[in-house]
Amino acid sequence: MPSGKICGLTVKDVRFPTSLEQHGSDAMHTDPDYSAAYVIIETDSGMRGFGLTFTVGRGTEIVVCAVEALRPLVLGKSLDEITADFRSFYRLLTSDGQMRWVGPEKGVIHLATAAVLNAVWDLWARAEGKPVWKLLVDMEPEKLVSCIDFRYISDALTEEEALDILHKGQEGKQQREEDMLREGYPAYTTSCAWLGYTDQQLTQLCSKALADGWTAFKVKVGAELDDDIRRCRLIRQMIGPEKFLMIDANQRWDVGEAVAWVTHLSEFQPLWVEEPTSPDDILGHAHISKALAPLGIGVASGEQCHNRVMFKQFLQASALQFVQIDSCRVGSVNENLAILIMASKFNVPVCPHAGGVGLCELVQHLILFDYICVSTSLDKRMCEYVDHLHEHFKNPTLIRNAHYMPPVVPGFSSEMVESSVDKHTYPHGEVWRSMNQL
Ligand SMILES: C[C@H](O)[C@@H](O)[C@@H](O)[C@H](O)C(=O)O
Ligand SMILES: [Mg+2]
Repeated sequence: MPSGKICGLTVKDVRFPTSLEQHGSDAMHTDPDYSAAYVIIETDSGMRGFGLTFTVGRGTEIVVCAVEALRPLVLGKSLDEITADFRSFYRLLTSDGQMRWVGPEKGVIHLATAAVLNAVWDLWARAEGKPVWKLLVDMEPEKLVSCIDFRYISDALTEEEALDILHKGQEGKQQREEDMLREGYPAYTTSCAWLGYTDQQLTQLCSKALADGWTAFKVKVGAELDDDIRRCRLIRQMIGPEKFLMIDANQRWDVGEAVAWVTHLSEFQPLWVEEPTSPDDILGHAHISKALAPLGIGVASGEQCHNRVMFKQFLQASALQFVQIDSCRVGSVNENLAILIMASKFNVPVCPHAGGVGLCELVQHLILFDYICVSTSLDKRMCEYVDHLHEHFKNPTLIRNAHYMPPVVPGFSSEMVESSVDKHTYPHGEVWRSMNQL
């Protein structure tokens, strides 16, 4: 079907009161209401694309404003025009002469870019009748590279190098695609050990997760050392010495404090410590990485890493050992392609971030593509999974034996259930109206 011109873009402020039960809580976000700026684009030929960016509670209204500000750049464009030269469209959104001052390519405006571009990728995949991961897998390396803006990264990754990596990734891809369709992509769970959960909840959720076949578990840390020791001990005792345990401090510490704190927790043998300090402190992460290497603990980061430029520097500085891409923080598939290919060049495994609403749905497409066409390896690789709010998506993730099973429905798995959106729209949706009356 001809896709037509984009003639409408609506954005909704959708919030879920997850803080009531402490789902998603960590050392810095103690009361997160998982939320999304949810974008629907429409074409004059009657097609629709759905995109979102993840955010938390009150911040959502600012992201919604930023999406509105991008609307004039999108209206009137046709999908064919955009995809014929996606790099230029990406630049149009990120380099607008009056808008870039509020970024560039960082913070709220970049979250808005992510939401809009995610909707465009959803539209493209629907027009092609494929899920996004398959659209990418079937795409020629030249076409993939034409979606990437190499400005600011060509000193670390040239277009030719990217092409070369992608060409190498074509070899054996058929087999890897079959492997994924059969086995799925390995996942780990964060849902057992949010910071606000009691020890009793931890125990219950962990034993259920073990029974369901999970083999890797992330624990929130960073508020009180004694609590961390007790909680890590509890989980390590339950999962035994072989399974993976990861710890996540959500930026709570200074650099020196991070090294000291994690040293205290090293007896529990975490595979990585995530976001030990400010997400902007590349050299700080490099220092922590170096200090923790002898303990066999890696550093992971990325969920609040602004853009490909910062990922470049993290990689150049050997500042992290696990790259955590996020489907909604940077400029959608376009910028994540750049990050995946850079990670491959620097030989650092990608273990995506997915702790939020919709993040699992979207990022599974990217990591499937990474395995099939870029990294070609599962070594030290797994994708985060959180077991919250999937019921609000038309095509929720499918987990089988702790693996993400590849989505089959065309698009980015980003479309939400209409009644869920209505109920959770802030502040007039039923859920919020009834809470405000309490
Ligand atoms: C506020 C959120 O739940 C975060 O705690 C979450 O994204 C987390 O950092 C994660 O790694 O999943
Ligand atoms: Mg995290």
